[in-house]
Amino acid sequence: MPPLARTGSFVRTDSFQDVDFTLRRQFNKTSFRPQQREIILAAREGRDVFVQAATSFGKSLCFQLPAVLDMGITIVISPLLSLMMNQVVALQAAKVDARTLNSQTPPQERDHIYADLATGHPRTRLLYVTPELCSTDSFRKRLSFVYEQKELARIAVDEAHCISEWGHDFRKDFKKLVWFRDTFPDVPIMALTATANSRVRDDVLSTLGLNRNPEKLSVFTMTAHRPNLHLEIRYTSDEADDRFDDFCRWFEGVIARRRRPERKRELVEKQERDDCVPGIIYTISRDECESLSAALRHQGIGARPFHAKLTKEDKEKTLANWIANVPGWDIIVATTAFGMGIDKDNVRFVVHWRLPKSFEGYYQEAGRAGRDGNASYCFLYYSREDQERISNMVMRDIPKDGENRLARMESLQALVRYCEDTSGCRHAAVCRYFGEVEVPRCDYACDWCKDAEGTKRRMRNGLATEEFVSTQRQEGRYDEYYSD
Ligand SMILES: Nc1ncnc2c1ncn2[C@@H]1O[C@H](COP(=O)(O)OP(=O)(O)OP(=O)(O)O)[C@@H](O)[C@H]1O
Repeated sequence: MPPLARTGSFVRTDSFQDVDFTLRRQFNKTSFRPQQREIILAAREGRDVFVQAATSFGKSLCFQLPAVLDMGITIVISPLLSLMMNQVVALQAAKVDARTLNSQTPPQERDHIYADLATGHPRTRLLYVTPELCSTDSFRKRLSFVYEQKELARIAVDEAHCISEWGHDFRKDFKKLVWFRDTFPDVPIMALTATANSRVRDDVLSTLGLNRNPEKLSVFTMTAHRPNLHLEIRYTSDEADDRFDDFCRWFEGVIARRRRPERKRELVEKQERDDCVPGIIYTISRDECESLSAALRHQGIGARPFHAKLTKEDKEKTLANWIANVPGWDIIVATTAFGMGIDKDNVRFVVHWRLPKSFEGYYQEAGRAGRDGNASYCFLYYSREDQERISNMVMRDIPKDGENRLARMESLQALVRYCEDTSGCRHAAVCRYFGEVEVPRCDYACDWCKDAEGTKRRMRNGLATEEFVSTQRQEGRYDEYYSD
C-alpha cells in the first residue's frame, strides 16, 4: 500500500522500528496482536481506517501509538466520560501527555488545554472529547487554528457504533461529526468499534464521510468472538423473583472454590485475595442500582453503585478503587452510564440483571469481562415480563418519527430471540448477528454447548408462559417501566 501524499501536511515515516520501539518503550508491551501492526501502519500512511474487532482486541493502541509517534495532536471522540477517564489515566501512567476536555474538566485543566491549543503547536498528544464539544463554535475555531499550523494529526472516533445507535435520536451531535471531513479534508480519520453489523458500518462510514474516498480507506474487520467468555441465559419470572438468591448462591460458590487449599496457594503466590472476584452487574434503573448494591453489601459482598447522577468525585473514587482491587469495591452495580470501553483486566463476571435495550449494548457490556484472556462468566437474567417493560421503555425513549426507531426495535427483538433460542450455540448466534458467515467453535463456553437439554428445560420451567404475559399486557400490567 503506497503512502498517501498529504497536501500541506507533515511527513510521515513508515519505519517499522519506530513502531516496535514505541510499543515496548511507551506502552510496555512485547509484541503486537494480529492485525494491530497493519492497522497502525495504514493509519501512519495517512489513510482513513475503519476497525471492527472484538471487545478487548486492543483497538485503542491502534490510534494511541500513532498519536505518540506522529507530529501533531490526535483528537479522540469518545461517548462516555468514564471511558475517557479510564483511558486518560492509563495513558498518563505510561507518561503520554493525554487529556480530556468535557463538562467535568476542572477550570484549571481546561485553561491549560486551551492555552496549549492556542500555541498552534500543542504538546498534548491525545485530547479526548465528546461529540457535543466538537459541535461548538469555540472548540471548532481552536481546532481550525491548530490545523492551519499543520498540527492536527488525526481524528479517532472510538466506539463508532454510537454514531448509528445514538446519533439519530438523543445524541444528535454524533451526526455532525462529518464537519471534520468537510473542514479538514486531508486529516485522516479512524473509526473503531466492536459491535457493528453491516447497516451500522455503512452508517458510520457515510456519517464520517469516509465513503467519499474509498481508495483512501482501509477497512479491517475481525471476528466479534470472545472464546473465553461463558455466555449463559438464566430464565426467571416476576413470580419466581429469584435473581438475588440465585446470584448470591453463585457468588458464594465461586468464593468457596477460591478457598480450596490448592487454589488458595496459587492466589497467595499471585498476591490476590481469595474473596476478590471483580465483576459488574448491569441494571436498568438508578433506583435498582442503589438498592441492589446496598442489599449485596448487607450480605457482606463489596458492591458499589455507579450511575449518571453520582458526583464526579464519587464516580472517580469508585472507578479507581474498583480498578485497584480495593476490598469493598469488588463489584460495580451500574447502569449503562458505565461500561463501554472500560478496561480492567481481571473482571471475572458480568451479570445483566435485566434485559439490556439492544443486542449491541448486551455484547459491549459482556465484553468488559475476561480482558486478561482468562475464563469469565457472562449471564443474563431473562424474563418475559422484563421483555415487555423494556420494549415499552425503548418505544418511549425513541421519538415517534425517530429515524432509528425501527433499527432500535429490531436490535432489541434480536436480543429477545437470542435469549429465547435454545436450538444452538450462543457464540455462533452472536457472530451471526454481527454478519459473520463462519461461526466459531465453542469449547463448552455457553449454556447450550454445555448442556442443551438442561438449557431447554430451564427455559420451559423458568419463564412465564406467553399466554400469561399476553393477558397481563392487555390489562396494562407492564405499562409502568423502570425509571432510568
Ligand atoms: N499488543 C498488545 N499486547 C498486550 N496487551 C495489549 C496489546 N494491545 C492492547 N493490549 C491490552 O489489551 C487491553 C484491551 O485493549 P483496549 O482497551 O484497547 O480494547 P478494545 O479493543 O478497545 O476493547 P473494547 O471494544 O472493549 O473497548 C488493554 O489492557 C491493552 O493494554
